[in-house]
Amino acid sequence: MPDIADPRDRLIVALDLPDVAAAERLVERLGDAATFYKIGYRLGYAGGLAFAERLARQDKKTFLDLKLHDIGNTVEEGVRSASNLGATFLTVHAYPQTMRAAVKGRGNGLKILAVTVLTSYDDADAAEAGYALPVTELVAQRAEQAREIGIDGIVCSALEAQAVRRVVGSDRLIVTPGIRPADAGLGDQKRVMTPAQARAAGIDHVVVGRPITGAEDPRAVARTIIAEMEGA
Ligand SMILES: O=c1ccn([C@@H]2O[C@H](COP(=O)(O)O)[C@@H](O)[C@H]2O)c(=O)[nH]1
Repeated sequence: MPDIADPRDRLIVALDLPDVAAAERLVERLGDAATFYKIGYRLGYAGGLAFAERLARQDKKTFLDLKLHDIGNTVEEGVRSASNLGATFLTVHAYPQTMRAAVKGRGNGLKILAVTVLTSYDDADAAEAGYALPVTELVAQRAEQAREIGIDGIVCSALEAQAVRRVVGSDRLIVTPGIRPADAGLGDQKRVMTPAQARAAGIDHVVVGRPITGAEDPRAVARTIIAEMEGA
């Protein structure tokens, strides 16, 4: 497992906010409590990529959660472009052709994470989408393929972290959304764990959005999540 010297780096705050002004306000309120930010579709399509570049220049770590999936050439060139944005992580969906293309296109130290099965999916959702395997098996199969292809890390639920670690070994990252403090609502997440449970299961980073973005005191929530993981 890669060494993470600063415990704050374990928490990735999902900036799922409507515009850059709102994201700037949250980053300001979090101050030094947070070091790592994720930009996904909502903010990304509202000026968030330029904002991510700015954050990177301010020594914040950034995670572009673009979940790329397209024909190989498009993914490869898209990853090549994204490699110039100063980000630490970029996601692609864990389809072998897509992952191979992403590995070809990555540069400038950008790490590619493969999204195995979305944490809002349970077995019934996977079956509805046409998959014959239960989620745990699908995650393990995709993690194995990601390892063989040379992907840098796996996105899965913390519920699968121990099984994924057995598949990918110690030098690949495990990054887990679907994290909820014990008193937080699940929203649309179905495969969830608390920060302490996730850390005990051997994850490298947790991704937390609404429990922080919707909090009256986001800084206090971020600090509590980090402390909870430290104590696990
Ligand atoms: O499997 C996945 C992959 C990505 N996500 C993203 O993480 C955050 C989670 O936000 P919460 O508000 O804490 O639920 C969000 O940006 C998702 O797009 C995920 O949840 N599951």
